[in-house]
Amino acid sequence: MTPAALVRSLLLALPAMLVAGACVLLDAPAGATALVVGLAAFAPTLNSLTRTERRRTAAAERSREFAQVLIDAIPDPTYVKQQGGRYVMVNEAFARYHGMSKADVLAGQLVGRAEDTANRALSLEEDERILAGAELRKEEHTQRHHTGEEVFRIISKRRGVYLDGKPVVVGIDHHITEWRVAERGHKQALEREVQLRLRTEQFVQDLIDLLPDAIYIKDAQSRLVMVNATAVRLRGMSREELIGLNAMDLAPRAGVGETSLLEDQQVLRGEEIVKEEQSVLPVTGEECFRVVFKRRCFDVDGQPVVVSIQHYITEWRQAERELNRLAQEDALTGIANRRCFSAEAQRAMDTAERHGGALTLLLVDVDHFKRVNDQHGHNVGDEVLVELARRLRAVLRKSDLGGRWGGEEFIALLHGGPQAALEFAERLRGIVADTPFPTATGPLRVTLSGGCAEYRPGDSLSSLVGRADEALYLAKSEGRNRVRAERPAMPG
Ligand SMILES: Nc1nc2c(ncn2[C@@H]2O[C@H](COP(=O)(O)OP(=O)(O)OP(=O)(O)O)[C@@H](O)[C@H]2O)c(=O)[nH]1
Repeated sequence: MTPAALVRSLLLALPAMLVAGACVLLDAPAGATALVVGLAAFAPTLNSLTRTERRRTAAAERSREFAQVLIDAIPDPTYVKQQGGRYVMVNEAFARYHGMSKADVLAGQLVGRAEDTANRALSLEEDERILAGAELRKEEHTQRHHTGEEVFRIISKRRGVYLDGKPVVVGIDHHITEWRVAERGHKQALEREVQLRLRTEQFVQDLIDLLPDAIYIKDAQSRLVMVNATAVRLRGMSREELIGLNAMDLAPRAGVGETSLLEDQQVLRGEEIVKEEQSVLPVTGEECFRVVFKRRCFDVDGQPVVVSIQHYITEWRQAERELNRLAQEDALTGIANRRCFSAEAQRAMDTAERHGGALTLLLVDVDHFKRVNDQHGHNVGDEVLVELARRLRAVLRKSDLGGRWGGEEFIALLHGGPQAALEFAERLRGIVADTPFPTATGPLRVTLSGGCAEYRPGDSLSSLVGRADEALYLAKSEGRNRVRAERPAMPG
């Protein structure tokens, strides 16, 4: 109530009170007379006061209406509360939010709602602080009482002075539910993306860990970003130690890192590299062979990476090498077999044909070898052949070829003419005849016979061997344990 309204009420009430008092003291007709007289005396003054007051009341009402229009224009729930928590003005957004009419809120129905009781004490406490001059701004995450709907809002409260001049709490609940929900949606989407990325990376890691080849994945600066279990095992370093290293750090020797870096640049430009390498295993230092495939791929971020797959073929290459060795060596003695000797002898003869140079073929045969087998057994015969091959190899020069021609026959292709070959053959004969062969049944005396034939342009290996064989037959027929040269060619 405004002060003017209060004065007006008092003035109006005063005569009536006087009359009423008089009526108590006097009898009724006298009281009525007194009331009429009193009213008549006050009438002009009352009229003037009532007009002024009516104008003021109308102005105050317009102010209130204007204030209401203003706060209704605010899209967030807005309210004005008196001390004690009674709402004296609320806007449409406020009423709508609470699901009741403005009139019901102002009539106190919101305050009386059961579900509000819990917050009421806190709210009143806040209001007291606001009325004492404090300001409040806080974010709240609650549920809307009548719908259960999730709500995020920033609550602002500050002290104001109401139209009647009394301090009030003015509050605006700024609703940010959509932002917060969208923000949470973004966070969840981001989290899902992070999870998906982690799972994808883990899947790729699991997949490459299954492969027996070593796999290295490098970024555009040739730094390792992923390695598989095989690479970790072969390098003898942990995954963590390997990640971040570049080609130079991993290079086993000078020059290798630079080549690898250049290749990576080629690959990043889109080229593919497939090559075979002979290297050493980083951990054991063993010789290894591998086929290296390098190709550009794109990682989960779309960035280009170099994928290097190292397929180890060491066992194959070793088996191949072994097969070659077996194909060339005589299985018993380890010396070149007939096929290998023939191929190399043919090459040497071709060279002699083109560039000249003397070559002499020597064929040697163990004397009475059948007797060795018969008297001491086949194994001892084998021991003799192995020892003979060893002695032959020991006297051969590097440039000469030696091999097993078959059975107990050995062959050599020597650089030089027949005289030199005879000297060589004689030396070999002596080495064999003078030193008994150690065997399982004890030392054994062995002799051999030999025949030499000099290479002539146009000779085939078989023609050359044929002439040497004739000389060998001569040596045998002359009593064995000797070497003979072919008969000189007939002039003409
Ligand atoms: N232990 C063994 N014996 C072999 C091998 N190859 C061939 N022989 C034997 O060598 C013997 C060759 O005998 P012969 O051709 O009659 O010649 P030889 O007894 O040496 O007599 P001459 O050559 O005339 O001095 C045979 O008994 C073959 O079985 C082999 O790899 N190991």
